[in-house]
Amino acid sequence: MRAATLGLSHSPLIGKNDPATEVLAAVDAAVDAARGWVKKFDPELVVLFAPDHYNGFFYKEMPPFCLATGATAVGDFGSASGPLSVDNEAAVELARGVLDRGIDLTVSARMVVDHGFVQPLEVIFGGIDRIPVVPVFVNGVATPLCPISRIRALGAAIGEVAATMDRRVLFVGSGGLSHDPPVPVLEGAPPRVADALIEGHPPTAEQRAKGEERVVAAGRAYAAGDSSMIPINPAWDNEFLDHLEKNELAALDSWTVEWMGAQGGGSGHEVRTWIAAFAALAATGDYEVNSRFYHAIPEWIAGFAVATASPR
Ligand SMILES: O=C(O)/C=C/c1cccc(O)c1O
Ligand SMILES: [Fe+2]
Repeated sequence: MRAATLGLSHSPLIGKNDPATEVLAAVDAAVDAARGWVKKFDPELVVLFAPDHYNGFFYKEMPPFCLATGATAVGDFGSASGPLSVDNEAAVELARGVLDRGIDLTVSARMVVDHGFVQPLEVIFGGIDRIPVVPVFVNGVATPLCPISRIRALGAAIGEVAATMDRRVLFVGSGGLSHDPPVPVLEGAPPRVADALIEGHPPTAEQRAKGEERVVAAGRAYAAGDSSMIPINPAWDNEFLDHLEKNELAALDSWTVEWMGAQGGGSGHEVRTWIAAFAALAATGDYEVNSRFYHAIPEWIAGFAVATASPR
């Protein structure tokens, strides 16, 4: 088995509320380089760690993480909809191996996923049905959240099982670093919102469009400095990337949920997807970071990063 890891931020505002041309060009160059790097690695299987934004997972049952043996995309924010090319056999093998290693994994045979999963598949592979994939949901918004040590343990267990497979496996973490978009919060929510967060009533096309317009407007206000959202925190983001680069994943165990929320905003917990992806690679041996790009992009409501890593 050969392994590699890609960390890639997502934002539903890409193409809808873009930053200045030179920032966009720098992001494009970093993403192009990552795409080329992936092509060269030529993965036979992608294990994709991504969050959900109340499109597939609701408080009726909210696991800290969940592996999909089958998955369909809802098509939010103009992203692709329909079935993902899930490698069912690999998914079952990974799930068994992770459970055997003492991680209380939940499994979904019909996971509903959103732009958090779809965007990296579209950006890197050109679609949601182009590469065998095992989607792994990592809760990054719905508190209470588990300790980081459990995310590391999940990633490590997946890496150990993947190492027994005779395939080139790419681990992908999909998430913004610090960011605080207007994702609803259950605590203190009015009854109608609380009910939607718990039950997950599928929105009408009109309701979805309205919600998405609200996020685009929030991006505009954020970029204009006219927002109460927690600002992007480049110092925290770079500290996080430094830990990944130095293979200091265990140091992240001391990062509490409360502290991370204060430093990185309500959706800063999406860095959990990166931690899982890097822990998976670390479980296969020592690694080195080959490339690292970071830019604070308020237009996209994202501390936006791209990083690639491979065995040393
Ligand atoms: O409202 C949503 O569903 C998500 C919004 C969002 C905005 C910016 C960065 C992200 O990672 C998001 O998920
Ligand atoms: Fe997100």
